[in-house]
Amino acid sequence: MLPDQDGQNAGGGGGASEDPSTALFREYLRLKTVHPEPDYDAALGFLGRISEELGLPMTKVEVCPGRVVTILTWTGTNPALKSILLNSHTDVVPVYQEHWKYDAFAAVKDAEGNIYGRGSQDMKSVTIQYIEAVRRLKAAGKTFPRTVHLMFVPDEEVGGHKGMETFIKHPEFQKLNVGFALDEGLANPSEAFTVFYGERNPWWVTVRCPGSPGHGSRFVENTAAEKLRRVINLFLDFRERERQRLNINKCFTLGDVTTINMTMVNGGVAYNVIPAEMDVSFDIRIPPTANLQEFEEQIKAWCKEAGDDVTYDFAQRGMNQKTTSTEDTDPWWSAFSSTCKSMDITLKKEIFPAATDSRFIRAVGLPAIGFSPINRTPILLHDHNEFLSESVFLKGIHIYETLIPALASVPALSTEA
Ligand code: MET
Ligand SMILES: [Zn+2]
Ligand SMILES: [Zn+2]
Repeated sequence: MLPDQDGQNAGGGGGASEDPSTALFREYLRLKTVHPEPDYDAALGFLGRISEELGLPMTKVEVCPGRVVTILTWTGTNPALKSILLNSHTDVVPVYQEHWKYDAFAAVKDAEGNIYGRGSQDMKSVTIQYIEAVRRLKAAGKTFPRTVHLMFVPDEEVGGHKGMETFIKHPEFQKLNVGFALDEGLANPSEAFTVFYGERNPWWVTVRCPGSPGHGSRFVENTAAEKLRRVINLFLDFRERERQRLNINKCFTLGDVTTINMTMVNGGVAYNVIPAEMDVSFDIRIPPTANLQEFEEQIKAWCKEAGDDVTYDFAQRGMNQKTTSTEDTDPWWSAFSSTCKSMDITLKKEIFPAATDSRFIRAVGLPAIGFSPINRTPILLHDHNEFLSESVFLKGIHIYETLIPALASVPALSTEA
């Protein structure tokens, strides 16, 4: 069978017979909300239509020019109670189109029912699953005590500064009266689902190595390149030690160790001019159990060891080490986990290895759980040929149809009286 490109023919179960939730998911995947210039207007138009279809009022807050946070609100029967936030980001990371089987923005469904597209796992699937679950619950005439907010934020993939990081301090966020949040997680290749109660802190650091310039034919002392080499060795030796630590400890996951990757190098003007400066950048992810002050001292010591005047600065320096309770006594976790249990879902609790907007939610003291209802699927976020099967996608809607009522019905907490 030919892959179904346009949803109009019957290939791969598309066309007239296609489940409307799948069709909506594929439509959303086709919006090019891709960096470096995401078409956020397309997403806003789409969400405006959803607001009308669901009969839910929409609030739009422009946190920075061209960066709008959208909220659809389903008011509960007891709006004084803290609300449930269903958060998702609308942007996606770029693609190397030449490495994809299909156009990364065509939302092709193949003969096996796998839907290919940038954002199919991260996290356009989750956005549509929230929407479709709420649509079905509303259509069935359900109501719940707690208000449910569906929130759609820009710029998560570039650090969240013009998105959640700024919005979380906005009076409009306060007005939402959030008690508990769900945000994205990761696929799990096995039958189990992974759930995240904390995240590693991202540190994006650039180390600057100044040195003596001169003619490229000479043995100049104190060059930038010699310092750069020492910096790279010190950082990457630590990377190797952490890699071994992860391999040796069978119960560790990526979220339990520190990763360092060298991601950019800069410097030099000509083959025969010894440069006055060379810079190297690293993406470092640090578990919430690590001592951040000590780690920064380590970076300082490495720079000192590398040579005179080697300095570092941060483009991103997460300092929040708060995690969300997964104790049985916690009412939110208890509602979440017992509802999953009732669906025979096995949960694996982990620290999120990368970063999501949950870190800003946890930083203001609110509980947040990272969960994408994706099992039996390879982890392909940010990768070539990112896909999600239609059946896993549709099952995820059912999961939220069960989770949302449970969370929105958590009885008043002692603090809410
Ligand atoms: N989600 C992206 C990542 O983890 C961007 C977050 S900002 C560190 O890399
Ligand atoms: Zn994401
Ligand atoms: Zn991502």
